[in-house]
Amino acid sequence: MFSLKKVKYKHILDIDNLNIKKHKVTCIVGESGSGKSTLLRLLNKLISCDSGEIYYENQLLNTIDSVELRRKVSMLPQLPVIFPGTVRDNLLIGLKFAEKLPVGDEKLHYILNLVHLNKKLDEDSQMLSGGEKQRLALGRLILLDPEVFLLDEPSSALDEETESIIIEKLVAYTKESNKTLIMVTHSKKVAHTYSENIIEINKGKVVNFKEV
Ligand SMILES: Nc1ncnc2c1ncn2[C@@H]1O[C@H](COP(=O)(O)OP(=O)(O)OP(=O)(O)O)[C@@H](O)[C@H]1O
Repeated sequence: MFSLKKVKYKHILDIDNLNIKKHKVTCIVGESGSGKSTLLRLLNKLISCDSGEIYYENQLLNTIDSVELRRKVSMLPQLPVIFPGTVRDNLLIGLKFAEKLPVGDEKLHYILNLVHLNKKLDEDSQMLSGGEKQRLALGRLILLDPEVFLLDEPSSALDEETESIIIEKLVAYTKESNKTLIMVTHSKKVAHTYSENIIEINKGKVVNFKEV
């Protein structure tokens, strides 16, 4: 699905060869500052590599329109954005930006359940906790229905129990709906329990690629 060849980005990333598989759950692990978020940003074309090649489905990323790519490959940043308004507004705004039709409350309740967020659709989103805002932003992303999810520490603000529930639901959802999940995580437990492939990055280099 993604294939990287001799990719360099500033002094931050230097990846000789890396393949990320379609329809799999891949976790990216490594110390703080090792370049994990930078790798996700490259895959989402938020930044471009200085040299080397990145392919998505055998097509050079440089030749794919950024908006088109992000319809297929959507990223949840480490600090998700929450807009003023209700929980419903925040779920629907992604569809609006993507020029897709809005969905009804039934679908929105399904999404809230999927991200394990027990809140009313009319609730003010600014009153949510950090972990709840993170899940709301994840719900907004799921509604966009991309082929690939790039998640940067989606469970960093959650307690271990909630983290397990959400990641488990998310993995089940991606499997049922034939999606690809690429997730940065600090949690060794999450990586070993849920991923099929683990990419370990150290000082900008891939030091380990493990099929679990
Ligand atoms: N645009 C940039 N210009 C210069 N340095 C940058 C830029 N973006 C990131 N860095 C640096 O590159 C390194 C890798 O950053 P990155 O955010 O990818 O790490 P990370 O592995 O995701 O870390 P964490 O686990 O703490 O989120 C860090 O030292 C960071 O300060």
